[in-house]
Amino acid sequence: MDLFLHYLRMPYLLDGVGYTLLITVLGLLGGLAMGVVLAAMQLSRFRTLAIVARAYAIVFRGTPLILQMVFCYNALPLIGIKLSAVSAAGLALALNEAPFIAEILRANVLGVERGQVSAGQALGMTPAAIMRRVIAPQAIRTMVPALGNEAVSALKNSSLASVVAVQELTLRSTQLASATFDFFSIFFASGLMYLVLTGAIAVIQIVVEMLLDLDRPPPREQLRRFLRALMPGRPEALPALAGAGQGDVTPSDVTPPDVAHEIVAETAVDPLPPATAKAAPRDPAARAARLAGNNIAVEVRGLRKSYGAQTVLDGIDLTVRAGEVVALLGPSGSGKSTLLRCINRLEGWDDGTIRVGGQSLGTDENGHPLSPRLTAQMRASVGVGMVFQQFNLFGHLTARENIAGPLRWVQELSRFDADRRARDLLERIGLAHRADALPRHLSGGQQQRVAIARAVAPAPTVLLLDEPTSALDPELVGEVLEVIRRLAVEEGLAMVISTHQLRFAGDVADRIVFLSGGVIVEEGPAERVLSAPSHPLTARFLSSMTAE
Ligand SMILES: Nc1ncnc2c1ncn2[C@@H]1O[C@H](COP(=O)(O)OP(=O)(O)OP(=O)(O)O)[C@@H](O)[C@H]1O
Repeated sequence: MDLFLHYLRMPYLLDGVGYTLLITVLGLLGGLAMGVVLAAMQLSRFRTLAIVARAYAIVFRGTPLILQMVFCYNALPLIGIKLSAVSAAGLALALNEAPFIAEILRANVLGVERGQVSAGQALGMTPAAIMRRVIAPQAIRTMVPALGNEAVSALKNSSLASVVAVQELTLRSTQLASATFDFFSIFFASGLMYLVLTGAIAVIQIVVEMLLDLDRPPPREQLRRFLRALMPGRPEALPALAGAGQGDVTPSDVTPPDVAHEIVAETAVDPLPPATAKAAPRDPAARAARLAGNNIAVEVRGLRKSYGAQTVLDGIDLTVRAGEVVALLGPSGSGKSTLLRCINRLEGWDDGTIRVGGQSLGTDENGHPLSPRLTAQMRASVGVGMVFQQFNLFGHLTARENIAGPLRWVQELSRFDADRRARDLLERIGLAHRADALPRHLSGGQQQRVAIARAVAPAPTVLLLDEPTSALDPELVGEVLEVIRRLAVEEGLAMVISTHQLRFAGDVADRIVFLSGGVIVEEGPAERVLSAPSHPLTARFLSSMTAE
């Protein structure tokens, strides 16, 4: 025992720990830097870059680290690069770690819901802003456990540096054991040193995970969870809810906090505040005459789009004037969503033109395609907003930040002004008390109300809504439709809304456009199309919808 304690304190071995740590840190930092570059190359639009990155991964994942260390130390001098043993080992470890870290980064970037990327694009965010504000913050949270594993593996792999005579812990332990023949005490001591180092990595990982936890509880609760995480075998006591950061959650003895949040959110009654002014009774004829004099907000001419051999839109012509509400009706697969995505340039198309606010989104005046960054800026300056079927709120941001964030990043409002606008909108949609709730703690109806508020926050002139209620339980549909009416219809936005809500369409739409098989088979004033459709396909669709 005395010998074991003696070796634990021995400066010769402790110096070895220093070298082990140095090589590990060099390998991890270098691997992280190269991994970011490799992941970016693999995710890039340029195929050649992706192929180069893939080839790198094949070579460096497919050959033993020990050979790479020997190569860096012995072969690089032949081309004039002479490195010390520590630098050569650090470089080899970095080269070896890079493709593994790149895969972790890539997988976690791709793991962020694509819908959130579409929402960011629709809000006018550039690809860099989407990466920085939406993808990276979520990907970093999910990649911490895998990076922790990688750090432990790099630490253990650093022992291979002994092959180029780096005086790290394993080499010094074997040297000492060969000299003293006290194998047991020495290897036991060095094994314990490795355990302390890997334990430190595990502790760092737990702390980082806790710091990045979006549902971060108060400090005392955090300490409880931290201690519990260190003792994985212990039966879990349910953590207390008090002060968990969600004031309107009822504490429960039996329900874990996350689940409790969701249950409460789903069952919470959040009535909309009373409407400020009663909408004037509609006079369709007078309104149609007034709208006819307005500028054209959206103009689609001869739009054709295919996915492979399937033609999805086949010669669409559509004009929407400022302030006009157009409802797109049609059976599933008729091309409604694709049309809306094309109008907002979230999709390209094969033939035809689309102008929004007189501008062709995504192309310059000569018809040449613009970069994604310039397209995003154009989208923001034209003023076109979009609401999606699946809400697509940014999962790591609160309801308030979902609205205020894009106002700061795209419209460049000050934090104060953006927050004020967000709070005002949340008030109007009856969710002021849920301003600090994350999307996953809101019901579907509440999420969609926030998504609508986010889309109208920058005061767009055109709003596109892609089946905004079809992912909702029936009892939540009414409140969302009411929010659309108050925030968009009564504000006089030009709107194209794809919906299956016939009564709502009849209520708010000036015109109904019926699509089938990628073709507009009928369009006309809402009242006329709904009460006396002229095309048999429209009639059949309407009667099937009414029967439901
Ligand atoms: N990314 C894609 N790749 C291949 N095919 C697609 C893609 N997106 C849509 N489609 C196809 O295009 C057709 C039109 O789809 P779209 O979503 O526009 O219809 P929709 O009228 O909005 O339907 P729904 O009411 O069910 O949402 C469908 O047949 C669909 O399978």
